[in-house]
Parts: sequence; structure tokens; C-alpha cells
Amino acid sequence: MDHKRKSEENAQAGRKVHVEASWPNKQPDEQLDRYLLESPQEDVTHSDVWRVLRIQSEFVSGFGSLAGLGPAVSVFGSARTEPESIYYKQAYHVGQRLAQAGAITITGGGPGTMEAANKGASEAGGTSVGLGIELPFETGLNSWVNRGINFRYFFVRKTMFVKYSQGFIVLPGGFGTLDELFEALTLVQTQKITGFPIVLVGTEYWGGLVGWLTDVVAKERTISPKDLDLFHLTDDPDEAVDIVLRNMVKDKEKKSASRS
Ligand SMILES: C/C(=C\CNc1ncnc2c1ncn2[C@@H]1O[C@H](COP(=O)(O)O)[C@@H](O)[C@H]1O)CO
Repeated sequence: MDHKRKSEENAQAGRKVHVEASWPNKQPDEQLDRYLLESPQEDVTHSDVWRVLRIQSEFVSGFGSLAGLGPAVSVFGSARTEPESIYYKQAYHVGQRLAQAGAITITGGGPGTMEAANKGASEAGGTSVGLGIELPFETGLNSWVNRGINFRYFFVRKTMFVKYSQGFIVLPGGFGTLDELFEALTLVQTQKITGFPIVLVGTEYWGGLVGWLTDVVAKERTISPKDLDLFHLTDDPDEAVDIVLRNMVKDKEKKSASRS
């Protein structure tokens, strides 16, 4: 469904949605990021130069739209989670709790877990941000996003999740979720970002991965054993929210102390 039609539907249903495209004159068939990634190296022509400018403009408009957003938490998880799933209910609860605490929920703006978190946030009267991504198959922003931005490039969009949130809550998910999780872990591990909580929700789902990181990856020393402390693991969505909110308070205190 295109964004114009989605906006009209939302308007008819009385939902207030603010959607921005981070690129002008979207042409749905044009998968420019795919061309960028697939084009041969010798093909560095004028079109690559223009592509760099388009990437730059996507960063500029993303920063412009999100500047001054306020305290926010990014919530990740599978695009395929069904509303009957316990993970959907947990993501809804996370969005709701964040809104009640005055924090903004940011998701990828898609279906499944993203929709659940946006719905929880929006129904609790909070700001519910969706950073959508242009895909070869149309999915569009979910109906519970009340502040939406669309991106063409995954890597630009991933920068926005990190830059404009103060922590990640990660529910069960597939490749997309793992990508977002491991990017944040790498940034914290290499101290590109500091004091940034990452909470995994779902011990049964994540247990295998955490076991492998502990028994193989840390044991083989491809990560340091202390890197295992860079994330939290819980079954309790309230605990996940408490961890990120506590960290936000600590962060705020640190900033005001350094100003005085
Ligand atoms: C595949 C399906 C829908 C795709 N729609 C998406 N919309 C927005 N964001 C998405 C979408 N798919 C993946 N993402 C990003 O990755 C994470 C989820 O990926 P996973 O592989 O499903 O775990 C999510 O946090 C998004 O940022 C099905 O209808």
C-alpha cells in the first residue's frame, strides 16, 4: 500500500499521522540501494556520485526530522509476529509503559512486533515513531505510527535508531532484528556509543544464541568474556523497560552534573 493511500485511510479513521519521506518524488520500482550494493566496482560513474548525494540527503533529512525528538527507546522484533503471540503482547506492553513514563517509542514502522510496540505507545497517548524502509514488496508504515519517516537505505535508517534513542529493547526476531542487535552491540563494544542499554526479551528464544556466545565465541576469545555483560536478558518486559528508563535517568543526572 502506498503512503498516500495509508495517510488517507488514517485520516478517515481520525488517526493523526505525520509521515515524511526522506527522499523526494519516490518511485516505488526504483530500488536504488539495491543498485548501489549490486553494481560492479568498475562502474564508478557519474551515477555513483549522484547516489552519494542522495545518501547524504537522506542523512540530512533524517537528522532534520528527528532533531530534538526527546527521550526515546527503540523496540525491535520480528516483522512476522502475529497479534496472538506472547511477543506481540509483550511489545505492546513495552510501548505502553514507555509512553506512560513519557518516553518515545521508535520502531521500524512495519508489521508484527513493530506494530505492537507502536500500538501500545500510541494507545497510551505517547509519541510512536516509525522509521520505515522502502522494500521491493510494499508493506508501508503500520497504522499506529503517529510520526513516520521513510528511508531508502538500511544503513542510513540504522544510524537513526542509534542516534535518536537511549537504549534498545529487542524481542524475538530474524535477520533484520539480529542485524540491528549486533550493530548496537558492536558500537557499544568498540565504545562508539557509551552507557547504552541493550535488553533482550525472551530467555527461551535468545537462550541458544546467548549460550553459543558464551560457550563458543567468548571461549574462543573472538569476543572478550566481559562483552557478555554488554546486554541484559529477561523474560519480563517490565524489567526491560525499567532497565532503559533507569539508564535514562542516570544519563540525565550525569549530563546536568557536568553542566554545573
Ligand atoms: C518481511 C515482512 C515485512 C517487512 N517489513 C518491514 N518493515 C519495516 N522494517 C522491517 C521490515 N522487515 C524487517 N524490518 C526491520 O528488521 C527488523 C525485523 O526483521 P525480522 O527479520 O523480521 O526480525 C525490524 O526491527 C525492522 O527494523 C513480513 O510481512
